[in-house]
Amino acid sequence: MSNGGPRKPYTGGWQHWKKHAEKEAQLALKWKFDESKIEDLGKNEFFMPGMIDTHIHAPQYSFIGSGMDRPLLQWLEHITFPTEEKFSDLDLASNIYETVVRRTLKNGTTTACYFATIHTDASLVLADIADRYGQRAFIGKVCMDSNTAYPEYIESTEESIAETQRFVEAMQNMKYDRVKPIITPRFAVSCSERLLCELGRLADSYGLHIQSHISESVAEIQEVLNLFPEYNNYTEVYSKNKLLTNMTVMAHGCYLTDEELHLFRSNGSAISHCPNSNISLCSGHLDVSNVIKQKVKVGLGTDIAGGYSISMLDAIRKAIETSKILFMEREKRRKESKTIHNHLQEENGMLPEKECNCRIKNNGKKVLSDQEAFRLATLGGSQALNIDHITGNFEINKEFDALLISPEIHNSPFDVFSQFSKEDMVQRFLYLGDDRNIKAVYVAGRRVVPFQNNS
Ligand SMILES: O=c1[nH]c(=O)c2nc[nH]c2[nH]1
Ligand SMILES: [Zn+2]
Repeated sequence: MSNGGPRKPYTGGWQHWKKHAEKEAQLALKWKFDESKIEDLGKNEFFMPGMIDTHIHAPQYSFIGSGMDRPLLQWLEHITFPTEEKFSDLDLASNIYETVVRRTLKNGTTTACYFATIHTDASLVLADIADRYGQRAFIGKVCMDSNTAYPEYIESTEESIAETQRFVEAMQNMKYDRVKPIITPRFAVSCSERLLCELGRLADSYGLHIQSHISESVAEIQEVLNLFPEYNNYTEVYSKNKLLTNMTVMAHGCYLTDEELHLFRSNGSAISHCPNSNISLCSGHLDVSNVIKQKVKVGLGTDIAGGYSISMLDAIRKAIETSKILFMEREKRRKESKTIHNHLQEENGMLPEKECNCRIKNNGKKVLSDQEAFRLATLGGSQALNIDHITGNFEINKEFDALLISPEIHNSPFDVFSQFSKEDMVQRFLYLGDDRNIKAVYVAGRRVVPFQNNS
């Protein structure tokens, strides 16, 4: 693997060196690479698959870490829509989009699934920047033909359809290798039935990916049920309009019923779990263990700027913490119900607890493990975006999307002790590491961080 820098001296003994050199020569012959391009990893350094952010709003990076004191619908009305409206200005868009692509790459996001804004040309600018920096990306020109909360930020139905088509065709003409368009109805609250239906048709006829939001907050669900009374639930609003396919990723899904999850599974659609955003906007919690149990595809998302951290390491940590909170709540309810049951049993001679159905069971659900959270941020994300035949891990024949992690880099945010195993090293990076430990980032074998101009 070449880093472009000088090869470091091999520090083992002569016999070791000889064996090492022979092995390298064999590998170079077998895989047809130039031996002079090999670089040895430093002490305790390792490669991990690149991380996949399955849900991020690029324009919202401009107000990241602010306005976290409002619930979703108010936050959209007062902060998000007025900010996104300004992205008709291509200079502003270009500036913010370049910053967000650089920042995500530096933090190890090799693939990002972006929402842009309703502005076609600015969305094309984002695509161009992602391509220029070598990030693998899906770019969504946002569609919304209904916005009573902030009427200045809206398109007509016809405009939204025509502009989406223009966006898709312009992207296809660019023939980017790894940057693709994605059909993006913002959410059912901001789309008419006709728009949803036409977007479903467009996705179908062009064979495109689809992204949106679903069941994020209670107030949002109520609004959707009011707007679409003829549908049985939120999921049906998308599925009956051909927007729930095996190329669909829906953000959040905190309140999806098992019946709705079943529809996700049978359609091969995915959920982007965005725990930071769910907590920051007080939206709710996704029971990710249940989603996995129901065999629905799931990846992780930062959901900038509902979520305040650009780092997928934060998404990993928050996913584990959310799962622990849900576990503790279930345990608490189980213990409370047990106490109530025992009390009632004493008073009324009820059935023994084991034979009674009134106990809230833990359903055998466990806390999300570190390994599983790591998988969600990498392979899970690639499955959610239906690109797991291309990326997500280091299987042969996939493209090399990778992070070179250096636990002992100068200024590392954590310490390494001599007794650490390789697994300890990975775990410390997941819990304590940050972009300082990400020494290099590769997408499809090309080194994209450090940036070309060394900045
Ligand atoms: O977290 C969210 N961010 C958004 O921008 C948005 N729009 C609709 N629903 C949304 N949820
Ligand atoms: Zn979102």
